[in-house]
Amino acid sequence: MNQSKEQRILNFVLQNAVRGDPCSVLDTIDKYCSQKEWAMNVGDEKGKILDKTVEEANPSVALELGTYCGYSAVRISRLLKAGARLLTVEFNPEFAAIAKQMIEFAGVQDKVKLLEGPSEEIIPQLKKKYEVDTLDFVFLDHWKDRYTPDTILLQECNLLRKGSVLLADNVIFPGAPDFLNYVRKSPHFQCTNYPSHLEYMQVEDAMEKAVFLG
Ligand SMILES: Oc1cc(-c2ccc(F)cc2)cc2cncnc12
Ligand SMILES: [Mg+2]
Repeated sequence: MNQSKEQRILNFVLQNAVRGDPCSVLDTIDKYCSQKEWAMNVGDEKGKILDKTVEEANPSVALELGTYCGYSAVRISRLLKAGARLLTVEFNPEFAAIAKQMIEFAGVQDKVKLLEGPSEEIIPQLKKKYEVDTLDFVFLDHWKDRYTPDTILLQECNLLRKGSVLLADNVIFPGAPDFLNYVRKSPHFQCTNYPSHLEYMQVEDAMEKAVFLG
């Protein structure tokens, strides 16, 4: 059976990266996806914006929506303090299986919990089933039409606290206009835009940070 692109990316990492070294896994994925096959990892340019936002938030509990191959789960979890954890949600079972192996190879599996299923089902389970009180950091990188409903759902489930940081990928390309409208018009969020480029391409993109004000 033909291998998937995601399997080819994982194989390239298993053969070329250093086991237990998250930076080497990130660099190897970026090398493959910039030289051989484009893939929707956040990439190194937007990844540096993600790094700075995570370091500033210094989260104890972080949530990622949209795991894909695990690139940003590795990127985020490598920066987490001892005892902190990342919950990452992926609805595509093939992607989840790849990401699980990627996370384990990078050696960050003790910091990351991979949850398979639709975000709208998992978010309401976070408090009781996954023992979350509130989220310190949320990375939105799944389907753009889910950004707004999931942001509303996070609030309805009392998962945000004053100062919770949301960071959204792709607000320019493919674009999340309704999300930008929602958070920028809401009195409950303080927004900042970070212009950048689509991963591995010379196409304009941006990330949006939205800090919950309570
Ligand atoms: O970063 C991303 C990029 C693209 C994408 C797709 C097609 C295209 F032509 C350009 C960009 C899709 C995404 C879906 N989910 C999360 N992140 C994504
Ligand atoms: Mg993205």
